Amino acid sequence: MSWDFTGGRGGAGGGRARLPSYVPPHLRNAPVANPYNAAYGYSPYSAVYNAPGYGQYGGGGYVLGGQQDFAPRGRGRRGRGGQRRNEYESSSSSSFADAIAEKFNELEVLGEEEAAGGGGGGINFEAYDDIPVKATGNEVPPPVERFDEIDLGEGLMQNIRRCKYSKPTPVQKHAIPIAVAGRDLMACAQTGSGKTAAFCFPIISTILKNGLNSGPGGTRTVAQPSALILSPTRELSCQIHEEAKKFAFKTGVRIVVAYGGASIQQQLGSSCKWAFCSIWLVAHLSGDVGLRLFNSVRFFFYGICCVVQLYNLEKGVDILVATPGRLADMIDRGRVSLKMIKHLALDEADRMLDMGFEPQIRKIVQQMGMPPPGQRQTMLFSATFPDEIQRLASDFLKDYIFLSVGRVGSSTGLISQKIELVQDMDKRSHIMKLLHGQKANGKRDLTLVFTETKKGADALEYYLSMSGLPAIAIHGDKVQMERERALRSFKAGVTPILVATDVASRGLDIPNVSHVINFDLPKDIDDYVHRIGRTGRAGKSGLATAFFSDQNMPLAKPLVELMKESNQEVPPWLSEYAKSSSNTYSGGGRYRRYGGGGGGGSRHGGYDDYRNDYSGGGYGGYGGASYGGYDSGSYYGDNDYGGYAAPPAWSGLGGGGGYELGTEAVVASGWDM
Ligand SMILES: Nc1ncnc2c1ncn2[C@@H]1O[C@H](COP(=O)(O)OP(=O)(O)OP(=O)(O)O)[C@@H](O)[C@H]1O
Repeated sequence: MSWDFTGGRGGAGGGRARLPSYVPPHLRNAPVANPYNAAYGYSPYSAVYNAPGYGQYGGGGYVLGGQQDFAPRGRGRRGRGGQRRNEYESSSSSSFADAIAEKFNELEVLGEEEAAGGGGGGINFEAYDDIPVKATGNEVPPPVERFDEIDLGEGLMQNIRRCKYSKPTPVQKHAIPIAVAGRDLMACAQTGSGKTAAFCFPIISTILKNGLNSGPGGTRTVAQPSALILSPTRELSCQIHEEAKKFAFKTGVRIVVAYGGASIQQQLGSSCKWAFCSIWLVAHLSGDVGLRLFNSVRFFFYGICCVVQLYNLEKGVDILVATPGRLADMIDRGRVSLKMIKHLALDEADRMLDMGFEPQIRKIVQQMGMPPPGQRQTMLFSATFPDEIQRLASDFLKDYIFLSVGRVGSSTGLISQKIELVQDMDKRSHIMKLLHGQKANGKRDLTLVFTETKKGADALEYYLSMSGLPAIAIHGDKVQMERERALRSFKAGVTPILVATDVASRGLDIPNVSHVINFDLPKDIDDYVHRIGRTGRAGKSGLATAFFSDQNMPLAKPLVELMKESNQEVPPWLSEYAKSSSNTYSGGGRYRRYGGGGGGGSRHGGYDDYRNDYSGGGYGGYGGASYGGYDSGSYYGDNDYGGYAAPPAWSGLGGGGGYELGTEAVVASGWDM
């Protein structure tokens, strides 16, 4: 069975105009310091790369025009790492760029036409056909094969057609009937497999059936949404908001987004107004006409934004999409009440419930007036769901169904994973080879590069930009406007390389990201799964390259397991590392706090309903439906779900810390790096 996207497949990249040379703002007046700056453009790349001057990037000692020394200092890690590199890397290094270029030629990349939905052909969803699906819980509603098998309402159905969703994805086939039946749900499905629609459709459909919250002329000083969708980042909240608006187009369902950056009171209230007023006054008094004009314009737009936000909230809201920090702030300030909530959805639920966000989520869900489980529907979605987080999440659910689509976080075969042994000091020269290698094939793909730290992201952006590669960075230290600008520029292909921290690792759905490079590997294998999931989305293929260095040893074993399960070729050196480091991985950085979850090995045998591990302790008679592949039609009725003993009280959670109420959830665990 193939899932047709109505979009056609034109020639890859064909017919697009060339991008103009890009010089990032901070470099615009800088002297041209190397040959790459002079000639940014797609076609000259290979020529530049092969030019004799390239040698200066080798060996990690890049010196730019005598002004800036990029050579890593004081690493002192050479001995062991160097030996390994010689042992394992020499054979692969020379052919590395070629291999990448070759891989890129194999990738199916959308051209403009197909992105716009024209032409014949379609995106290949067959890759999902044999994905194992498992649903456990009491009386699991059966899956559907088509959207019109469920009564979603005509308005929504029209919008589904408008979005050119011809068939539900596996997670949608199973999750939508469950959610429409009003059941609580914990769903784990691969990155890029359509989870957003899986929770949006049932919410919109039920709201349409039960009547809108916001009738014409209805005004409130306190917004009382009937559905709340929480996500960890501003970008993801905005994306969900945009998607949900498409699904609710012309249905009358009102959807509002609230995310951090500044508190609503700051935006609407006196403090900020006074700040702007004083700037305005100073500008006027100083007699600077330019500054006066600039501030007047800013003041005007600021005022408009305030009015729009106030109007949006007070006009009535059916669905509120929010980041937790901002939402808590709005509730505290009496702008929003949760007492009418009928549906609660947590996207990236495992992230939302790990130690970074959990206290805040718990406060919102349990202490701020929201109806308790049983009186509201709760849906948790993610591509990864460690046992310990499942256990924690079960507090928010009642008689829920656990749905697991696919064995691991990434879709088998869609994302081609390459792991290269690269020591820290060589990473820059390697990434240059990679990027030049992929440019040489002439495709206009977007590349997302992950670094561990914000400083690292800035430094790499600078290095790449100075080397003539159009890069822009996004991380938690950037103000919202900069973050939005970076994303826009990346999506539009103006800056086809985005250097990011984990702030961009989850949920973001950016078409045409063909390559994800883990310049620094994350500490947690789940983060790796989410990061590489920015490519290979919605049935398209993608490439994920990771630089593995000595300090990533603890990740070797889970990485090997993940790769094996995804039918990826595991480099022999990595298998050896995995053997020698088999006892070092205890479930990744963040989750270690929760007791390790039984070690890395078990976590990537696919996420299973943690309730099934309760062989004793009063948890009996709990069965489930198991599907050998979503298309197999082998649906088994569910057994009785009885005698489930509540898990032991969760004691491993501390304060988490690092919050900044009213701005954004700033997380101590490295999320907003
Ligand atoms: N039934 C469908 N038919 C065609 N395209 C779809 C369908 N469902 C979703 N999509 C598209 O697939 C892409 C990925 O969807 P979405 O962002 O919801 O994935 P996700 O599972 O939430 O990913 P992640 O785990 O990274 O958050 C989106 O561009 C979306 O428009």
